[in-house]
Amino acid sequence: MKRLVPEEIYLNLPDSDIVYYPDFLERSEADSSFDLLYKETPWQQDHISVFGKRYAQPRLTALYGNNGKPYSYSNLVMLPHAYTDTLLKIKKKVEAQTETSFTSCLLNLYRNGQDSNGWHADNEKELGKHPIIASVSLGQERFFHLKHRTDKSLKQKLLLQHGSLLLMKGPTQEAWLHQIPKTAKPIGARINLTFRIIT
Ligand SMILES: O=C(O)CCC(=O)C(=O)O
Ligand SMILES: [Fe+2]
Repeated sequence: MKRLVPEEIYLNLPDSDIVYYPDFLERSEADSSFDLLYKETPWQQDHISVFGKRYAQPRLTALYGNNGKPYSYSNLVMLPHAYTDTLLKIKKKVEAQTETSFTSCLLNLYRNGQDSNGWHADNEKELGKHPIIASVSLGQERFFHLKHRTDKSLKQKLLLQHGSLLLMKGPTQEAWLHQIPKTAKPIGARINLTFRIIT
C-alpha cells in the first residue's frame, strides 16, 4: 500500500486485517472538517428493532452515497444524501490511501459519553463477503473495542484519535465484533465517518 501518512500500525490480530493510521488528516483539516460536518449534516436519530423491540439508537447518524442505494441494518433502511464538498475532500484522501473506491459513507455523531455503538460487525449483505471499511475519526477521542467471535481470549482496545483512519478488511467482520462503549467521563462530541462499498 502507498505510504501517504507518517505512521501505519498493523494490529496483527488473528483472522483480521486491520490497520490504524493515527495522523491520517493534518490537524487543521481535522479541526475544520469536524466543525463543518457538525454544522452541515442533517443528523437524525433512528430507531432500530432488536428481537421485535424498538430502541432509539444511542447516537445520531446520516448516510451519504453516490449510487442512491439504500443501506439496511437492524430492520432500518437508510437512504443516502448526496455527498457534500467536505465529505468529498476526505473521501478522496481515503481512496488514495486505500486504493479503493467507496460508494457510501455512514456518519455517526456521538454527542457525549452516553452515546455509543453496541457490539456488532459490519456484515450486511450489501457489503459483500469481505467488506473493506475505512473509518475516519474527528473530535473527541473514544475507545474502540474488538472481540473475537469464537476465541473469547482475543480482545483489543484502541483509542481512535482526532484525524485518524482505521481500516478493516479481509475476514475481520466475519471473525470479530466491534463497539464504541459508553463512558461516564464528561467528554465532548465525536464524529465518525465509515466509508463502505454498498452494491
Ligand atoms: O464510531 C466508530 O468508530 C465505529 C462506527 C461503526 O462501527 C459503524 O458505524 O459501523
Ligand atoms: Fe461498525
